[in-house]
Amino acid sequence: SNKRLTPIEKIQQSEPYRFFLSTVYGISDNYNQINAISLKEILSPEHGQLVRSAQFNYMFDIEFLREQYPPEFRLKPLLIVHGDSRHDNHTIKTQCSPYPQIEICAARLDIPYGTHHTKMMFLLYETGLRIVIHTANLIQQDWKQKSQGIWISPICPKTNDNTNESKTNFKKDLIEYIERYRAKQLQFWQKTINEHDFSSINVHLISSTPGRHTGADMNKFGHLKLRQTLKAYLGLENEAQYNSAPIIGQFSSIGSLGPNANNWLSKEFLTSLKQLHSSSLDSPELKLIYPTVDNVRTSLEGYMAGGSLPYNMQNAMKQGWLVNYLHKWKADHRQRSRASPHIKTYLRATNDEYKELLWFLVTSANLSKAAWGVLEKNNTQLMIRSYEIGVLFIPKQFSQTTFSVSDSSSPSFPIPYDLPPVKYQSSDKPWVVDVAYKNQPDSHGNMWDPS
Ligand SMILES: O=C(O)c1ccc(Nc2c(-c3ccccc3O)nc3cnccn23)cc1C(=O)O
Repeated sequence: SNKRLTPIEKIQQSEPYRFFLSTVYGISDNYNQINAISLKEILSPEHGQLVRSAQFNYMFDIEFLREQYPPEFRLKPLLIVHGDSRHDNHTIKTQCSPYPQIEICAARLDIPYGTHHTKMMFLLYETGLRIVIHTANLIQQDWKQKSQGIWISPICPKTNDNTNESKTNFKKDLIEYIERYRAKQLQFWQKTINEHDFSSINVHLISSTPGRHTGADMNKFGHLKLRQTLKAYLGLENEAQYNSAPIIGQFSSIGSLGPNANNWLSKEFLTSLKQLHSSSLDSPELKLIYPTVDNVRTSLEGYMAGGSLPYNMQNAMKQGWLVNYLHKWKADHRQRSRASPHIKTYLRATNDEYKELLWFLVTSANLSKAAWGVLEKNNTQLMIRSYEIGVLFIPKQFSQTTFSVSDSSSPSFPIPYDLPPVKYQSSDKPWVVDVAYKNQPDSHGNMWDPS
């Protein structure tokens, strides 16, 4: 149908998953309706009377951000939470100085090379509190022609019984995440979260905070939180049938993963992704989705899309072995094969048919040790450099045994890309940001010469 949906209709129709892709400028409007939403629609006055908000992110264009709020909400208190990294944030104070209602909180980054990657909104309405967890920077180019992932919570009503927890422990996990900033400006939000009823939340929180997490803290963050959550909540009948079920990782940057897969990727990290209730010895296939040079060249943005895919040559040249795991970005069923991915997702299918999923995660975390953590000191501590946050969908929390992907009876899960994934051809190369591409013009007729 050609009916344009209002923001409220989009959220109603997205139930029970509430998982969206950002709208894309330049594709047919029909593909910007169902399970697709813009920043302006997220901030629409339709959702209620905004009291105040907080925006956690990495990159900010404050003028752009203010324009996305309805005029009547631009004077409301706004807390900006950013990393104190040099990257693009030395201008935060300057950008915010004209607006006394904007407060700034610099997240402490005590471990070198860490970044404040977390992308999250707290929207406090007169009717309650909404949490949005997503993958887009607060700059115009991140919301125009890319594939971004967004989870929008219900508006959680105020309560004076602060035990209103969700069946996924979301409230406790979110408060524990916020506490790790040890920032005065976040105390109001810790208190506010506590005063709201989170019982309608059906996703698990998977976050990372910088630190060397040991003892009881080891399973609170990073890939060990994912491992523990999958072990505790997957609870499938006769799990053995899933031991070789394929796993997909999809991301927009890649860190230094070591001289071969056995260091971190297919040992430590894959062990967490493959976790079922009972541990299996099998090593399921891990398929990785990351754009090829041609994906970038032919994208709606052309080579410019590659500026947001900062996989550098220094790392790429050390891990040629990774190419065997790589698959192209392809999203024809969402008309987003040319909307360069900035979303990051991880999933496990039930088998090679990819008709059903065992779980699905959307997160800010790229494929890197900095984001997910690396075990140290004889596996007694998990060292994480960055702040990350994402939400994990587990079928049991939706009264299902698996998520159906194809349009079948139960509400099918809105996957962002085409399954099964398509392997790189021998002529395909992963996009590397600091290399020149001068022999083929992009969709705008331009070349890429970073020097
Ligand atoms: O999400 C993502 O894929 C992402 C990845 C990296 C990132 N930051 C960043 C960048 C960088 C960012 C943007 C354009 C060019 C760049 O070089 N370079 C470094 C170097 N060391 C640590 C972090 N770095 C930010 C984001 C993000 O969009 O939040």
